[in-house]
Amino acid sequence: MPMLPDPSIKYKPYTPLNLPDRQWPSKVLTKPPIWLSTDLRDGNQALANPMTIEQKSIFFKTLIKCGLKEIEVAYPAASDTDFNFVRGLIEGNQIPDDVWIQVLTPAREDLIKRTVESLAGAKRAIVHMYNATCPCFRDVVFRNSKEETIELAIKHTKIVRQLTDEATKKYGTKFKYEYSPETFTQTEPEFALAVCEAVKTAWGRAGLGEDRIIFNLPATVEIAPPNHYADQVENFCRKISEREKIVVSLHPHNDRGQGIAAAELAMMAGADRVEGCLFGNGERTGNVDIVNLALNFYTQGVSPNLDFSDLQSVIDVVTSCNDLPIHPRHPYAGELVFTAFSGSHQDAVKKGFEAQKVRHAQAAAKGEPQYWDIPYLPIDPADIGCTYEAVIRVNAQSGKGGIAYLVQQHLGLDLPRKMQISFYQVIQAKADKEAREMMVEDITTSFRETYKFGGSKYEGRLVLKSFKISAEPASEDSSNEEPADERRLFDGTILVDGVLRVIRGDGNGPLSALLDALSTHLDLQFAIREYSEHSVGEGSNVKAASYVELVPALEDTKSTRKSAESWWGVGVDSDIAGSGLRAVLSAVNSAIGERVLPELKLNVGFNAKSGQADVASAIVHSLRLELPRRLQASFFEVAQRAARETDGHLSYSDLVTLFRETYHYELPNTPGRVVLRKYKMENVPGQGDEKGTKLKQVTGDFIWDGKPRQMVGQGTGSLSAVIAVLNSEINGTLSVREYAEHSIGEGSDVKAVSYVELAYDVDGKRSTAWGVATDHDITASGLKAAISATNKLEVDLKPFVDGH
Ligand SMILES: CC(=O)SCCNC(=O)CCNC(=O)[C@H](O)C(C)(C)COP(=O)(O)OP(=O)(O)OC[C@H]1O[C@@H](n2cnc3c(N)ncnc32)[C@H](O)[C@@H]1OP(=O)(O)O
Ligand SMILES: CC(C)C(=O)C(=O)O
Repeated sequence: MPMLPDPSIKYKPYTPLNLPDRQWPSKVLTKPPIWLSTDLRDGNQALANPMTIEQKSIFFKTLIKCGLKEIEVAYPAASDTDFNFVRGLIEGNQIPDDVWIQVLTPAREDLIKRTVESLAGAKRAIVHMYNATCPCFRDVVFRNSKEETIELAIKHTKIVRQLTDEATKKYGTKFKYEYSPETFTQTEPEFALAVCEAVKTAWGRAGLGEDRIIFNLPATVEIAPPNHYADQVENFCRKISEREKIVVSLHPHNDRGQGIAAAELAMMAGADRVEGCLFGNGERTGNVDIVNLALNFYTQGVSPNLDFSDLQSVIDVVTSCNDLPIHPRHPYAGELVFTAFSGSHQDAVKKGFEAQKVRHAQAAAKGEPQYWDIPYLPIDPADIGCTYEAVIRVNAQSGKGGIAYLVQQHLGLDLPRKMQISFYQVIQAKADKEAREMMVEDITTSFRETYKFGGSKYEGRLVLKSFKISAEPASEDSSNEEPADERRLFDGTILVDGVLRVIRGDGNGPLSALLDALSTHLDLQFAIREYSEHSVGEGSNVKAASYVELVPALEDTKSTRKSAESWWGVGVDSDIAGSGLRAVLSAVNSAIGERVLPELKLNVGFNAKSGQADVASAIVHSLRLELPRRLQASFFEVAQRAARETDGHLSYSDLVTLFRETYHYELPNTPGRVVLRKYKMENVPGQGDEKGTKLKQVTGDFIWDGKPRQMVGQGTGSLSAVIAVLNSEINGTLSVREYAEHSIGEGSDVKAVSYVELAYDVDGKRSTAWGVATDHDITASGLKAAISATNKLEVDLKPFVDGH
């Protein structure tokens, strides 16, 4: 059947109440109403499968936990389940002393008796009786006149009074009486008043405080806009006699979808109490939603006296007991209500959080309240136990702000604006292509993949393994009065397509020194257009995050700056230089794509093309030894000499063999004149140098020129203690010029490598030598390296005297 072109031939409009001096429109709600949950009665009667006693019990406990003090628990005359549930609550002593249970009964003597019977032994109870008062029901359902309708209400109110008086005598129960002229909103206002006046008189004991009689004014079916309900309620409140002895209660339904508005306006009109259900369950479109109303108060800064700080567990109980879902857009409770998909909303939310952080810090410093004021978010999700995770969700309608927000929340990175735009394009393209929502994991994974960020799984073609930044004074310019800036030298080991390479460069800062190294060794020419950094974390865990925008380095710096092409990179490191260097390599990885990079070709000797770094690269790649810079220089000379002796050519494997032989590195069966077989290192009690450094004592089992010998020495560290031992038994003096160490391998295979350069002074002459050694124990690797250097120096051992 089509909809009617003229619905007025079928539907009559409501009859407005003439209340020109209405006061409610300018009232403001400043205190919550008395709440009554009718989930277990009106909500329950609307379910296809009414709740079992077990479900009602769980629900009841949840209502108590939320802070409800008045709970309509049943229609006891309707079924054994309802009757027995009430009995169970009372007999099981499950009703807290400050909670009133309420039960509903029609105006029928037999059913009232059964209802009051169900309450035997209760401490506090509200008996709620209803009968229909509106014309349609009077005429059609009851076929009663107005007078008969009033008589019905009076007669049965008196029955309630008599039965409850008897129960009070017998059990000491404190009773309240609630009367509902059903459907109040469709009843003539003057007639509703007349019925209630008659009921008040019949009840005969309306008083103050807890003795107030409750007149519940149901909008059994919502038939008019909410202002009409408010007018009706204000009219009732003004005209009912002894207003102070009455609790005016609201019972809105939601047929026109305005139950919340109706309740709020009617509260402004003077009502004291609201009956409703959690999340708006109830007949047809439901009863008014108590959670919604309560949280509306909360967001106005008014405590609702109900606690929904763990809203999800309330949702879980209610949805399982009612066997009904909650709509994803349901106010406060729907799973999408704190979610922004669209770009401009996300941008505003992100900026809102940032601004609020600053505002709150300022307010806290001044001891002022920290107000919530975030665009599009009327309530802090955390207050009702929700996390912010769902606040921003990303699809093809989303913008950079939301994506950046998620990166910030989940990776702790505060991307610079231009990088946000750049990464947004990555996500936008993916969302569009896959036509689906981008989950947080999609975004963080794409971020890691795009910027080669976050561990070995996401490594790019270039990976920083280790580096050293050193300072070198710039050449003095005597014509310039300004002090010359220091230059920075970058010395690092990077993995290039799986091959460890040593690269080095210089510049006026660590990043430009790295760019210089990339240009020299890998023929990659880039310049930095934008750089920024911030800290991540706090205290001893604080790290630096750096962001770099690279552009191709062109001859002309103006064109470089204007380049349309650019690549962003990010790096995080506990060292700020390290984070910047990682950010540069992150951007370089994006820039090079699949471009072929120059391989390491060794060319040592005459017309040598390979420099120190290339030789060091061969060593780091084959032996994983990251030689200190001066050892690189020293070994380079060794290699050059060797190449000259072999017609100017040295193969890769020759070079590695040469290194092993030069430093006796991991060559078995090549003991020198001094061998340290075993040692014991101890702190010397009470001994220290003038700086308070604790002294160490080493006791070593040596093979000294072929003979076993135990020797003891002390020093401020293990190395100096061994040098002290050696110095006591040689002519001349050994001293440590340089010491370096690093680890190789991973997990349980990890070993320490030590590099020691010793100087030997004897007879006014000085010679130097490097020793290199590994061990699972870092002290042992240092000592072995020192002994290896000692043997290379051919020190003059004092002759061995037995018993010495
Ligand atoms: C708006 C509301 O939500 S009101 C509450 C509605 N809730 C329920 O009805 C749930 C529980 N109800 C029940 O289990 C049953 O209806 C019972 C046990 C109360 C009564 O069952 P029955 O005796 O079989 O009557 P039935 O369900 O047909 O109710 C209709 C009768 O009650 C009368 N009636 C309806 N409401 C009331 C009332 N408030 N007071 C007195 N009589 C009433 C009707 O006029 C009708 O009477 P009739 O049989 O003389 O014509
Ligand atoms: C019994 C009354 C209050 C009722 O449930 C209604 O009118 O909706």
